[in-house]
Amino acid sequence: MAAADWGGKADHLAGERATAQFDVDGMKVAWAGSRHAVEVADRMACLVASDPVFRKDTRTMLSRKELFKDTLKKAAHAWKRTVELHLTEEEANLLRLYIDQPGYVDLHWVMFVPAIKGQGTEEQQKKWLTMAYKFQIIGTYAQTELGHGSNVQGLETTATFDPSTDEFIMHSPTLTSSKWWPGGLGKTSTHAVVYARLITEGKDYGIHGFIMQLRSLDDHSPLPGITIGDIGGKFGSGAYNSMDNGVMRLDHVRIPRDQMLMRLAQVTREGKYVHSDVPKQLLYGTMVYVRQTIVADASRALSRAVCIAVRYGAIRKQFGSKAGGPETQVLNYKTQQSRLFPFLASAYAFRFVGQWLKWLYTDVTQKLESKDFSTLPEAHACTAGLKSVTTSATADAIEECQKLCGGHGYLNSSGLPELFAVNLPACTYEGDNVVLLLQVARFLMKTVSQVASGKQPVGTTAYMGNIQHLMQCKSVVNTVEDWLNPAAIKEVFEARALRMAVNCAQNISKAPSQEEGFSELSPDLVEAAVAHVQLIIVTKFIEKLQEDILGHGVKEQLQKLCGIYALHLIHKHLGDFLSTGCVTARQGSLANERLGKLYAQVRPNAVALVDAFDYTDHYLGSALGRYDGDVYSALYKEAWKDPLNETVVPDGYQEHLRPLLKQQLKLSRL
Ligand SMILES: CCCCCCCCCC/C=C\CCCCC/C=C/C(=O)SCCNC(=O)CCNC(=O)[C@H](O)C(C)(C)COP(=O)(O)OP(=O)(O)OC[C@H]1O[C@@H](n2cnc3c(N)ncnc32)[C@H](O)[C@@H]1OP(=O)(O)O
Ligand SMILES: Cc1cc2nc3c(=O)[nH]c(=O)nc-3n(C[C@H](O)[C@H](O)[C@H](O)COP(=O)(O)OP(=O)(O)OC[C@H]3O[C@@H](n4cnc5c(N)ncnc54)[C@H](O)[C@@H]3O)c2cc1C
Repeated sequence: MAAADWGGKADHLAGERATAQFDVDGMKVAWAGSRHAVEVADRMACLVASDPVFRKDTRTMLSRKELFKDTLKKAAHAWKRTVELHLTEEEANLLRLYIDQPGYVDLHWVMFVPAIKGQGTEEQQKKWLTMAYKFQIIGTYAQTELGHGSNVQGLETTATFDPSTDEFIMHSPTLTSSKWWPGGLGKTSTHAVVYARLITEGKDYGIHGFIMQLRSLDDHSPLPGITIGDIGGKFGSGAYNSMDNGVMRLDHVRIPRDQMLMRLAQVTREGKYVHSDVPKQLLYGTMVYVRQTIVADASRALSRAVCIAVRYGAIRKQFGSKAGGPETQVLNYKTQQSRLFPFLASAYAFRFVGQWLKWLYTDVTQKLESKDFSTLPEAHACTAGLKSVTTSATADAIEECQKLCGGHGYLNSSGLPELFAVNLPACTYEGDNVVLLLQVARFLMKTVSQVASGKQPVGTTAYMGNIQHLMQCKSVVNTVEDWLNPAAIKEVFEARALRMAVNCAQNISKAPSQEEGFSELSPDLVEAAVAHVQLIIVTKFIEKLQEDILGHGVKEQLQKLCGIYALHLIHKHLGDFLSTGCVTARQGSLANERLGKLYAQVRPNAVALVDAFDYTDHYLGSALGRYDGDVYSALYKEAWKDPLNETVVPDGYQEHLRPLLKQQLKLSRL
């Protein structure tokens, strides 16, 4: 039976949109960053949605092989369209994003190319990037090994210089040194930036990057000495299984000396190791770059989940009044609002902090080019911390959005299981989130000790310079309305972050050694790092509100969302705020009261606030999140696409079901 024949007319969202108290177009601009950004994104999203090659509605039903082939087809078609339409870099990136299928091209553009740009000499860039930009070669980033991921200095692959031939010998000496995880390595990449221990003149100089050709450019077979394959299926149907994450072993593979990436350090013809006068941490530069892009990905993934849950919550009705009145939209339940609206606010908060982080990254890169390395530690701490906090919150929120959609959220056709499975590994890749928070904590401990010795901190730690005030201040909040004051909010977040960091520093100083203290205190340090990162997000949201924001009611809605973001954190982490003496129990309950009022104010605007994300139905990929709200017809239609429904009587009936039924029937007649 076709969905249209089903009888009942589907509900829709027009009534919800009519209650919006702001200009949705204006909000689209605030979200996207500029009118131009809205326009390009719209164009690219429509290009993808209208092209049958980019269909993805049956993706979760494909076998791994079919899915992989489909990914190759989409990537090739995307490249063809990019060339035919002369797309700019910005347009081509958006095209890839809206295709919404992880694949080797992500690694090629997001890691291989940036690694060569950041670590290659001008000559090396000219040679390799020219080919990479034209897709004459496909590259990946091969750092992680079977035995080590987080501990980069523990990698085992060796690159031993042989002066007699002017070559490096690339080798995997142990099973645990097998490269393991790189995306696109398994079946696609022709080249990789491989990280290995550089050994020359008998000395180990630690980890460096090398460009290696992996496969023949004629028939794609692995080059001699290279064993290579896919590492196997991953969590969820569809999802990240479109990516051929790979394993690779190297057996004394020779590469020319000039394939060592030599911007940061060189090996001369004679085998002398020479280090440039730049910090060795620049070797990690590609990770800083990618972590920054992952923050933007997190806000996008979170906003998709929220868009689905809000629209569906406005359509879904459960229970009516006792008098037999109409049923209630589940979005009207206060519990639904208190679970969902903090995610809506977080999506906006992460979006704005992501835009700021992009600016920070550009600023640091320009400074590095003029040999000013002073802001590198802060850039590392900000990218590591924000990547960690935003991806963890996003993965948790997508899972919760599934629950917010009840049973239907568990269906693949809701789009949520795949969204969760694709974004969950962001908590691990590009640095495990806890490991990264410990890096932030290290930076904070250094800053606290510098403040103690009279140095004025700058940038995102400038607040620590206000130590006299922040260590003893009491929040000025006395009424529910006082929690509308951004300065009052900022002060309690600053005081909480500083007091947690100082507590950790004091406790570490009591330990027998700094290292032992850091290790013992690491759970507290992670919490202090989270407090610092949440302060950055709150601060950047408040600063965003000080900009010129056009459109009727747009700023007012963002002020409410900023309030929700900050106050829900106070509610969630009340233990921190109370134990550090930043707020009293009464102020905590006033914050909660304010939060309830903000939820009620956001409710009539909720659907319009997710419309402002400007996602096509194709990109959302959800029967529950459709723009027109025709949820039940869509669910019904999607069900029939399942391969199980290709036949009325299932395969296996004759072999397994019929004999069982017959036998049981026979037994019952005995
Ligand atoms: C539905 C489908 C949707 C599809 C959408 C498609 C859209 C496309 C968008 C795609 C976007 C993204 C795609 C992403 C794909 C991701 C693929 C994944 C790739 C990877 O995972 S690559 C491997 C990444 N690996 C890691 O991150 C390892 C983590 N470990 C480390 O970073 C380090 O080892 C360490 C930092 C944990 C520790 O390093 P170590 O050398 O031991 O150093 P320390 O002693 O701790 O520190 C030394 C000093 O160096 C400083 N430091 C450390 N790191 C950095 C850095 N990155 N930058 C600057 N400085 C750094 C550290 O602070 C110390 O300084 P100090 O001595 O204290 O002054
Ligand atoms: C989908 C996906 C794609 C990937 N793509 C690539 C790629 O393209 N290229 C590439 O090179 N790599 C890639 N990786 C690998 C990824 O970068 C690593 O998995 C990541 O860096 C984490 O390292 P690990 O797996 O060794 O975790 P481990 O370090 O083994 O972590 C295991 C546990 O130990 C904890 N832990 C580890 N060290 C510490 C510490 N010092 N203190 C406290 N706790 C600690 C962690 O918090 C975690 O809970 C990918 C991974 C995934 C999942």
